[in-house]
Amino acid sequence: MSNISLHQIDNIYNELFRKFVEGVESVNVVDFQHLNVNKERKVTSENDIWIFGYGSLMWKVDFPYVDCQSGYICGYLRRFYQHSIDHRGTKIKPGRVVTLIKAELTDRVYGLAYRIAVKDKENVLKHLDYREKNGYQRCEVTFHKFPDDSKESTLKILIYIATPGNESWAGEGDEASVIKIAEQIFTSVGPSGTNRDYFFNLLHTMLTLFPGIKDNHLLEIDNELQRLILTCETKLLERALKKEIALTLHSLGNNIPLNDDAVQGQLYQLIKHCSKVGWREELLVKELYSGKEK
Ligand SMILES: N[C@@H](CCC(=O)N[C@@H](CS)C(=O)NCC(=O)O)C(=O)O
Repeated sequence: MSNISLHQIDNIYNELFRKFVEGVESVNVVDFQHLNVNKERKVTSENDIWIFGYGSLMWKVDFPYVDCQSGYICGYLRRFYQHSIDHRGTKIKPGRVVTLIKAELTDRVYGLAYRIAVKDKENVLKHLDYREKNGYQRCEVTFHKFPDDSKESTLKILIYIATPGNESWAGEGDEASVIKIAEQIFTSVGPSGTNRDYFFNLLHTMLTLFPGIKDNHLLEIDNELQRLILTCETKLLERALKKEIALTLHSLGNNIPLNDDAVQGQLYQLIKHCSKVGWREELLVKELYSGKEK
């Protein structure tokens, strides 16, 4: 191994990498003010359909709609009981997204209902069937408007639910624990972005659109996820990066001077890694499960 000392690895880390670890990574919280929730209705047809969003469909609205209403459905609870292998994780390292579980009729899931114009119906359903392809099934439920439910109007509405028994179901035993869910969110990234972006967008949307509604499942996961981020992340990333620095230098052989182009080139590649989406998650998952503290 090159005559590189731990002291020199510390110096390289402090000079080149500490700023990435201690820099505050902005969570891409979506501004959904443009959704025009509960605003005036546009011209519609009796053949329009309604679709209910209770997860990413509340803040990632990549389909046309002519009306958006806040409200709830009864008899379900929202849970992070679905692995995501195509959006917030991969087949090798799945993330966590929400689905619904059957509950008491008095239980409610709050979310947004979108009215889809009949002319867009086929394309929107085709798009959402693909987006929700990993384990979700389309079904129909009754939607209640809120808070303007004074008119007591209800709607028949379509919804995508991933039910127990699908290949990506994660609602049994230890996998259903808040700690396991938070750890998986803390260490996952997929084609649609980091799992923490998904979680914080959902939490932000619920706190903003339904400020008086308490979702204990979301709040418990938020507490554990914030604990991991605030008390573990820096230590885990520092340890992981120092290992990467040592491995990078080791791969270049003995006694190579630090100012050698090969060393500088390899360290530059590691710096570039710290600029891509999900760099934290890739290092965290190695360290979190390397038998060290959590
Ligand atoms: N059916 C849920 C959507 C559940 C969900 O979040 N589905 C994932 C698929 S794994 C999704 O659409 N993710 C998009 C993303 O993560 O950007 C809803 O009504 O919002």
